[in-house]
Amino acid sequence: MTGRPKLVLSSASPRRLALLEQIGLRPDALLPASIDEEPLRFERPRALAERLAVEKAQASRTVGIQDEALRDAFYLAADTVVALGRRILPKAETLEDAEECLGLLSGRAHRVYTAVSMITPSGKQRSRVVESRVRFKHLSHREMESYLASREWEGKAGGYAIQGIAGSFIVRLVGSYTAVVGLPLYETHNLLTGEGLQVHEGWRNPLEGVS
Ligand SMILES: Cc1cn([C@H]2C[C@H](O)[C@@H](COP(=O)(O)OP(=O)(O)OP(=O)(O)O)O2)c(=O)[nH]c1=O
Repeated sequence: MTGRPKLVLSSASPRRLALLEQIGLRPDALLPASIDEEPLRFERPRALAERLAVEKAQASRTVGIQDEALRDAFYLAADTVVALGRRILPKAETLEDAEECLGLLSGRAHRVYTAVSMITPSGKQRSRVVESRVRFKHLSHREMESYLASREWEGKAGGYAIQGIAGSFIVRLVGSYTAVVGLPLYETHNLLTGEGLQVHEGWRNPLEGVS
């Protein structure tokens, strides 16, 4: 391998890209993986998140290594699953999905499992799963209607995005905020730098100096 190792983000999520860049890790390429995300029969939420993150990284690398420039890269993927006990909530695609999720989450605590999986240039795969516990306030009919109208739930696990309007629904969070948004930064940083990937030199946080 010559030069600085490259980093491929195996994701189409703009939130994952923004989180990675927030800590000075700028991917050299984005190579989202398209895999079947349907849970297996009786699959637990934590196991599902891990399996999907592992599969996304592998699928992305299978495509990436065909390109000379990305052959010796690190591949990084993640998956977020929202669960009530063993019940896995859908990634909301329709208004009905989102309505069902909000109804289930209102006034209750749930768990968010985000798995991050990395494959090193030599082909070693390492993964971590981060569990967070999130408590929602009780949502009135009006609040639900207005949130549904915002469409911020679209494509989000459990039908909400903590980084948006739904941030005001959260009574308590125990775990990792960045994991709930989609990429646990502590674990991601440790996985990558632990295998020798350097944080971008000369990188400056754009929020530096903003108080
Ligand atoms: C709970 C929650 C989820 N989400 C998002 C994170 C993920 O993008 C999405 C769950 O779907 P995922 O299947 O984890 O990811 P994705 O399909 O959006 O992106 P990719 O597989 O290409 O990486 O829900 C939020 O943005 N905020 C939240 O508060």
